[in-house]
Amino acid sequence: MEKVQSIGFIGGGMMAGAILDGMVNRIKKNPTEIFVSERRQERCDELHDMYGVSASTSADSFIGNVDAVLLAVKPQALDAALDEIASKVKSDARIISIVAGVPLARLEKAFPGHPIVRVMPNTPLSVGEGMSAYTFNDAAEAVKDTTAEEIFSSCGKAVKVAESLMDAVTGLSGSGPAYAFLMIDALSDGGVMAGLPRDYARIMAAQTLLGAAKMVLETGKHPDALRDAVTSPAGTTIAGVRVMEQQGVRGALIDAVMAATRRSEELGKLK
Ligand SMILES: NC(=O)C1=CN([C@@H]2O[C@H](COP(=O)(O)OP(=O)(O)OC[C@H]3O[C@@H](n4cnc5c(N)ncnc54)[C@H](O)[C@@H]3O)[C@@H](O)[C@H]2O)C=CC1
Ligand SMILES: O=C(O)[C@@H]1CCC=N1
Repeated sequence: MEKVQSIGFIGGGMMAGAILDGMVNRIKKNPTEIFVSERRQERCDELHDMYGVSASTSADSFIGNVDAVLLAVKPQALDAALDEIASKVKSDARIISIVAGVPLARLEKAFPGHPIVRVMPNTPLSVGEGMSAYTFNDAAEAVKDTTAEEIFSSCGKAVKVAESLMDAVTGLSGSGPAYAFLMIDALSDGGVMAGLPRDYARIMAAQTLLGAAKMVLETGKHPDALRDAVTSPAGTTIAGVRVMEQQGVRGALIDAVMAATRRSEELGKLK
């Protein structure tokens, strides 16, 4: 199968903007081959100005011609979007969906016979540090489609997983940036309470999480081993860790991932 040249986005919101940034600024894809359908005219103008792509409030001008379609509307808006475009796509168009919770089977009903890739990215994509997981339907497997891998690895890490794991991916890395932002904010508050100016506290909290995450990825060591190295006998760290354990922070994080995973499952069943 030939490499994808032109691609049409359905939905030009926050995630689409982050993906466009990777495509245009990192993979250096020619913006004249990228088309966006976005309901809000002001956002169309913004995307055009920022990335040089063609953006309009309807997909009619491009949907029948593009080699790939990337679905980037909210789950609740998916049916209306599919009604508008499904019957008009090219017969061999590849479909990529980032819509949370929506299974391949549901997309296959709308696009029978098409190669379809379901992806769960996350917002750090916008700074080149995304975590995306993707899964193929049989038709995408048969053509060994590399479009999604190419797009999403251009703005972070991308791994292929079984579809049965996509809700768990959503609960962990899809929603995960929100957990990290909450932690950064709470740690900043702790720093302020301890006397640090707010702007320093925020940088210290964010850089500390960034550095710790980098150590896990670069050393390959278990987080517990890295934690031991910070934790001096009768020192400061064990005093802080004890409070975190007493307050159930570990259990709360596990439960947060599980709650988001269940919600992803629910979203997939809405229709
Ligand atoms: N925000 C996040 O962290 C993540 C979101 N996702 C998924 O990405 C998708 C997009 O999310 P966001 O970008 O955050 O949402 P968003 O609300 O920023 O963007 C969706 C855009 O689609 C437009 N739209 C709605 N119906 C349309 C239609 N029929 N034709 C053209 N445009 C239409 C809206 O005007 C809006 O700008 C969602 O399905 C979400 O589940 C996936 C991973 C992470
Ligand atoms: O909150 C949501 O539904 C989306 C999916 C993953 C992250 N944000």
